[in-house]
Amino acid sequence: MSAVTWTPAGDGDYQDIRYETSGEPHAGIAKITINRPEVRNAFRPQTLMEISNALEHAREDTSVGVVILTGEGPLAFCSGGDQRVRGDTGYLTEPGKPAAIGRFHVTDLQIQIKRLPKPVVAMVAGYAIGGGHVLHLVCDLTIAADNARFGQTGPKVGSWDGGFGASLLRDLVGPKKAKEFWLLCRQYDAQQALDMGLVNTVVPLDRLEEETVQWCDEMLALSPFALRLVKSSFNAHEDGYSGIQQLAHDTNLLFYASEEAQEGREAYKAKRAPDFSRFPRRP
Ligand SMILES: CC(C)(COP(=O)(O)OP(=O)(O)OC[C@H]1O[C@@H](n2cnc3c(N)ncnc32)[C@H](O)[C@@H]1OP(=O)(O)O)[C@@H](O)C(=O)NCCC(=O)NCCSC(=O)c1cc(O)c2ccccc2c1O
Repeated sequence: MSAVTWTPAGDGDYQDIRYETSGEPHAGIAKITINRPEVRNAFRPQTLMEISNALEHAREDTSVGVVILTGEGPLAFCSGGDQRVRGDTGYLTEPGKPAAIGRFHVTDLQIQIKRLPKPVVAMVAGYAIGGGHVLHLVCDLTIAADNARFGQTGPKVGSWDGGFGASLLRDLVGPKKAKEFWLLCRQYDAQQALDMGLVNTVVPLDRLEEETVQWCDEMLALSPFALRLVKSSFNAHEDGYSGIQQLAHDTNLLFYASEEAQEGREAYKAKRAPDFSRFPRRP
């Protein structure tokens, strides 16, 4: 496969991430890299706000069809919340400030990844641990390097993610195994992760990006709207009413392009009664 050229994109002044888009012949991919290798790519609120901003760019950019989420370097995808800025009320944007009020910025980000109408691929080298493990869970696909290690640490550090960290993990590996993750806080290697259905494939570390880009290229050759509906179809099951809402509104997008929907709009604007008589009552 020919090499990929990555060009900085988005707002450009990110501190904690890199946001890049791919050039020809692999155009159509946006790559978000958590760039805090000194703490195994742990995220602080700033990191999550920047990922969110980059995802919004990827969403609005019609030349982008697929997003890769990854971590800088071979040692970690992400080690979860930066414990140095964890306060008594959540994670802090201004940790030095005595009255700082924390929150969980990751809650909205997890939902944003699931809602993004383009596939998001986790490209995992090294550790995907704690909240970093949940980040790969919410991605649509996971391509793992052979040095990848997966696990939850919550009960070790006085935390847990009972949201997607429990439900999506249970869906992927089954309830007993998911509880094992959380109750024992063990780590699992890439082959174990593949065997339990946690990742899509495992490749040698030096082929990780090449393989991930190949998967992205395959998706980029497919119908973008069909991919969007595939993603929202899974959300409809997983996310309850909000998942159904997403799938339903995606079908509205299609319906708006029809003459039947346009007749309703045009009649309203012309202040006349709509005439739907020429449209079939489908059996
Ligand atoms: C990831 C590791 C297994 C890697 O081990 P390794 O031996 O390779 O490296 P070191 O341990 O020496 O780490 C190098 C360096 O990085 C620092 N570091 C690593 N991870 C973090 C971190 N998460 N926060 C801060 N700093 C980190 C480490 O201290 C070293 O620094 P030096 O200065 O000593 O060089 C191992 O590092 C590890 O186990 N890390 C901790 C993993 C962890 O427990 N993460 C937090 C889990 S809780 C969480 O993520 C979480 C986040 C949320 O936003 C939530 C929201 C809502 C509900 C729940 C949430 C939640 O649980």
